[in-house]
Amino acid sequence: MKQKTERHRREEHGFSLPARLASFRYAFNGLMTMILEQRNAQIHLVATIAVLALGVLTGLNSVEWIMLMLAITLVWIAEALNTALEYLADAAVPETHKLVGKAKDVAAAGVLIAAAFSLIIALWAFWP
Ligand SMILES: Nc1ncnc2c1ncn2[C@@H]1O[C@H](COP(=O)(O)OP(=O)(O)OP(=O)(O)O)[C@@H](O)[C@H]1O
Repeated sequence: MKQKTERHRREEHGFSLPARLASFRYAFNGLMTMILEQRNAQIHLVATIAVLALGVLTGLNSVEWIMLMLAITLVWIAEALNTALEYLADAAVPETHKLVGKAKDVAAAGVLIAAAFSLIIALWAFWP
């Protein structure tokens, strides 16, 4: 019992490699959930692969690669937060609620902003 208490204390207050590895696994599970369940994430995945392939084929320079990677990362972060908010909202308020609708729309706006930025960066990077 004492040992269990000590383990919990370490996991809460100190560094624990198994706990850190478990956190990575949870995050990876979240990524897989998003890709398997969200149509928008599937579109992002296809777009990401297409853009990376085009980047390799056209031979982008370092600055173009960095900007492109930044844009891709922003879209994935925005989509992950949007998806998390949708799951939480649906769990907390299963029925229709005006504020839930607003919250989902604002979260979706975050994805839209990131996607618009990505489009601008892609046009800039791939423009002949
Ligand atoms: N519980 C709710 N109450 C009020 N309005 C809602 C609710 N759920 C969704 N809506 C409205 O419907 C819109 C679409 O919601 P939904 O959860 O289907 O998001 P989506 O991004 O279109 O779906 P998906 O992520 O599955 O493609 C929301 O942006 C919001 O305006």
